[in-house]
This record gives sequence, structure tokens and C-alpha cells, in this order.
Amino acid sequence: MTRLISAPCAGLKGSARVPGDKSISHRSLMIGALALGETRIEGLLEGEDVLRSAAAMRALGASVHQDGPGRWRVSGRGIGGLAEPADILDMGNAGTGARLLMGLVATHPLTAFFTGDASLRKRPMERVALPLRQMGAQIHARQGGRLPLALIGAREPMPITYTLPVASAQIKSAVLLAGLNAPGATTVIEPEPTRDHTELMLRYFGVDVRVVQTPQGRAATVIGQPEIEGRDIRVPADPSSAAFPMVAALIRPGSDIRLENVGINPHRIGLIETLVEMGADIAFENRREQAGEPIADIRVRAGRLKGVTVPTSRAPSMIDEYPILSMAAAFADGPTRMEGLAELRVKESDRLAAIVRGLKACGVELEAGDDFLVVQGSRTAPRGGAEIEAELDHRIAMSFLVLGTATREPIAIDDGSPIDTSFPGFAVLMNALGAKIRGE
Ligand SMILES: O=C(O)C1=C[C@@H](OP(=O)(O)O)[C@@H](O)[C@H](O)C1
Ligand SMILES: C=C(OP(=O)(O)O)C(=O)O
Repeated sequence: MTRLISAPCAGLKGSARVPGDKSISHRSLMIGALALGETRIEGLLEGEDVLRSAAAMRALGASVHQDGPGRWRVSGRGIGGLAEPADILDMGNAGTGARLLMGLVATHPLTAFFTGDASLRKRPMERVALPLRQMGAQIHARQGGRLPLALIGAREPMPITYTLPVASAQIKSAVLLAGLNAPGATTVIEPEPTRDHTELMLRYFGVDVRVVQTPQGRAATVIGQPEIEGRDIRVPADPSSAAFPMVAALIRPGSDIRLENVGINPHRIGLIETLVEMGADIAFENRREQAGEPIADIRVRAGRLKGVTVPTSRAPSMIDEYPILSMAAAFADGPTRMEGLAELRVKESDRLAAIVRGLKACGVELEAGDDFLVVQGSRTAPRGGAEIEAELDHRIAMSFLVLGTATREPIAIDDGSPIDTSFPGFAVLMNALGAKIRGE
């Protein structure tokens, strides 16, 4: 356990590069392990979640090497060529790692066992098991579809067409990755479009991926059993990590920062859209493209924010950003209403409950229901001065540390160690910009 304390600071200044995108990092290791020949990755997130995926791909027979900081090499086995892992795959805290990997192995003729940490073992896996069974896999999980689970991959995989019951890029990706080793067309229809990194990366590796709009929603199809070859990948900085210094700069008067090389995939920037609606001064500079993904440098300057309503339809493009948006909302003029938050309850913690408990303890007024939250902002900075339980949830931990940069009294979190799952070096980077975060 590492207790961390964030104290009020002066304005944030300077430039920073946050670590690589977590979603793209998981996918580059997994898809690299299916490609023949070498995939060289630059800018890989070396957070614990992604390191679990690296270890799992090794256990499945790929060769995975670190050449230097963020520089990795994967030599793949070809689609259909994964080997049976000799031991349990422990995916740690990583929902993305666990669910995408279940998809990957579901259409390989092997048996694999999955587990995770205390947080991941509470999270629902049936949402992925259901379509994978339709493709021929057998999956036996604990009650409620929880880890640990055993997965016996299909000997004769079947392609399917599957409509997502909830907006989830992890379910979509699990099915599409399973579809890679099924003969013919596997299609996922999503009523609300979610992040499309799997589709973009598969296409970048030369897989035939077709995306069309249908009356039921966006349909993504992969044509299975292609032969794919290794590619070079440069992973952009993670917009979900950039969100933390971004909001700190907005709420701390006098701030002016630049975040470099950030991914601005339209399916990931719902937070930025919302902050701009709230009146934030955020500008994209030097827009460019890397390995099929749009990126930019982002300049952020402090200023007054006003409360807005965030519609349910925006949730998929900012699903991990509600905790940090809630902190920004505490500094806005008037209420900010967020709708369609049911999925927050099945993340690393029940994030809706954690936001409510923590903000109340910091003196912020709010109202919450099953799937909505209204944060009452105020012109005067909230009191702060609370001890927050992070509940093995990196985004809850980082959000309250950002809040503590601008409250009247410091904010402490009981355990900052989960931050390393997605944002190693968080406190060092924030402090280099001017924050005052220290460990105890
Ligand atoms: O596909 C991905 O990389 C992710 C999808 C989202 O999860 P859901 O699919 O559960 O919404 C998100 O919360 C997670 O951090 C990363
Ligand atoms: C929900 C998250 O991750 P995962 O589902 O991969 O654990 C997250 O990073 O906020």
C-alpha cells in the first residue's frame, strides 16, 4: 500500500508526454503474437495491465522481448498457431487483457485457465463467454460468470453475427479476435459505436475488416483465417491518461500546459468534447496519423467552466473519463448532469459509488441514481481535506489526486499502487508540471 497526498499547488506549466495508450498496447501485443514474423512496437505502455498481456502472449508461445524503454519486439505464431499455456493466465487488474485474450484463445484448440486480482475476480465475464460459446468454445466460470474460469477452445470454430447487449469495445474485440480463426465472416453489430482500435489495427496488419452502418447500428466484420505479417507500430499517448493533467490544468488557475502525441481517435475524446462544451480552452495542434490512428499535441489553459448535461450517447467515447470529469464538474458554475452510467458500476470498482463517496467526503454536493450523477459545481474551490479509498482502482486514485491540486485542503488516497496499471510515473509527471503529490 502506498498512501499518496495531493496538496493545493500553483498553476501547472510546461509540456509532458503521458504513457502509451493502454487499449492499443494490449492489442499490439496480441495481434503481433498472431502475425508471422516480427512486430516492432514503440511507445508501448509498460503499465502492469499491459505487462500481464505480454506475459500471457509468451505463455501462449509467442516470443516477446523488451529492447528498451517502450520498445518491444513480438515474433508471432500465425493465426491458429497459439500454444496451450502450461499454467494459469493471471491477468492481474486488467479487464481488457482478460476479455480480449479469452476471445483470442476461444477459437484455438487448447485449454486455458484465467484468473486475476481481487478486483478483476469480481467483474462480469459472462458478457464475453456468451458469444464465445456460440463460436464453439466451452467456458466454465465461477458463479455469476466470474474469474477464475476454464476455457476450452473450439476445435471447429464457427463464425457468428452478434449484436452487443451493452456498449463495450471489450466484448466487440473479443468476438472479432475470435473471428480471426473462424472460417468466413464474423460480424459484431453495436447499437452505440465504441472504440475501434481492434478494427484499425487488424486493417493495418492487412486483415479484411469491413465496417458498415445498418439500421441496427454499426456492423464490423472480419474475414477469418487470413495470414498476417508483422508490422511496425507506434503507440500514441493515451487520451485517458492525458485526461488527468488536462483537468488539473483546467481547474488550477494560471495553468498552461501542452500534452504531446496524444491519440485523438473520435471514439475516445468524449471527455474533450464535454470539457469544450463546458467552456474549456483546449486546442489540438500539429494533427497527424500514426499506424492508422489520429494524434495531436493538446494545449490546455485554465479558465472558468460551466455545468452541462452529458448525454448517454456520449458514454462509450468517454467511459473511463467520468471519474475525472466529475472532479472538473465540482469546479464548474452550476450542475453537471451525467447520464447512462450503469457500466461504471462494473469497472475496477463501482466507480459511480466511489465518486459519490469521495466527492461527498470532500464537501461537494451531488445527487446520484442507479445510472446518473449530478455534481453541483461551485465558484469557490471545494474543501477537500479527505482520505479516499482507492479500491484497487487507478482512475479513482488519480481523479482524487487531481482534485487535491485545487481544493482548499489536501486530499489523501489510501493506496496509490493501482496507478501503475495504466499510468506508471503519474506523480512524477504531474509534479514536473507543478503539482504537489507526495508518498508517505
Ligand atoms: O477495449 C478496450 O480497450 C477498453 C474498453 C472499455 O471497457 P468496456 O468494453 O467494458 O466498456 C474501457 O473501459 C477499457 O478501459 C478499455
Ligand atoms: C476499465 C478500465 O480498464 P480494464 O477494463 O481494462 O480493467 C480502465 O482502464 O479504466
